[in-house]
Amino acid sequence: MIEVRDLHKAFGTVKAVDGVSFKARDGEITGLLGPNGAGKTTTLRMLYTLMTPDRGQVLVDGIDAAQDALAVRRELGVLPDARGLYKRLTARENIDYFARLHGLPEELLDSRREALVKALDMADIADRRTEGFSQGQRVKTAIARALIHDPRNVILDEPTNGLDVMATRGLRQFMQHLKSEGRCVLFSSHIMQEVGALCDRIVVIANGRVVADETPAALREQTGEANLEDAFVKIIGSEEGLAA
Ligand SMILES: Nc1ncnc2c1ncn2[C@@H]1O[C@H](COP(=O)(O)OP(=O)(O)OP(=O)(O)O)[C@@H](O)[C@H]1O
Repeated sequence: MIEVRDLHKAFGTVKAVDGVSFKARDGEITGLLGPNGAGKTTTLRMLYTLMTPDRGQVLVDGIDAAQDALAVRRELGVLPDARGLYKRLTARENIDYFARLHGLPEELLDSRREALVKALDMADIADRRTEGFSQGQRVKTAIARALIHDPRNVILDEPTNGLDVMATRGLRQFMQHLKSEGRCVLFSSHIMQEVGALCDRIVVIANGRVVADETPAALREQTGEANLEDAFVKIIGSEEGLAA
């Protein structure tokens, strides 16, 4: 479970995150939805301890990120906005390198890695150097790498960005699989259709603030709009920066 309490982060005069609070629960997919520049990436970066908040608290499985960032990182699997693979290493070697950084026992490595290679349908690319990988191949490798230490909480920053229809479908199924294993899955997106189809709960962010935190059905009901896209536009007050 991930809990965020009253997070703030400013860059000069830009209030990127301006009092964000929400919970992402185990066994659920929570979507952070907002237009371009809403503060999604900045919020996620504070969650996975890459950035220190000006104010506010991040709790992962009850551990305070400000008190014990290392313990929080152990509980998290993160697909960051910059996917950053080692291009001279193969996909398998990239995964193994992270496993060793996490101190995963060698006897567990093979079975854990191969389970991810299978679940992400990446057997055909696993022994290729990642240099020259397509966007979808890069995302798969980065996700496998992020999950090798079997974290209970998974954070994905715009995971389907740049993926084609088939790769997007595969990734959505994989996220459902993570949920069925009881994990807490939190991802950001500005694609309404995606969030509506996948999420148990939607946290809508605009101008660094949470403007809605509901189930998709409740959002439709609250706004009186049958269509989720219309509901979002009503909540945010503008269509700018949202993709259908
Ligand atoms: N390192 C930084 N320095 C200065 N401004 C920043 C920095 N990071 C983010 N910002 C600003 O903070 C605001 C929120 O940005 P953020 O990247 O969190 O938005 P986002 O919701 O992830 O947007 P997108 O969907 O476009 O990725 C924006 O106005 C952005 O320009």
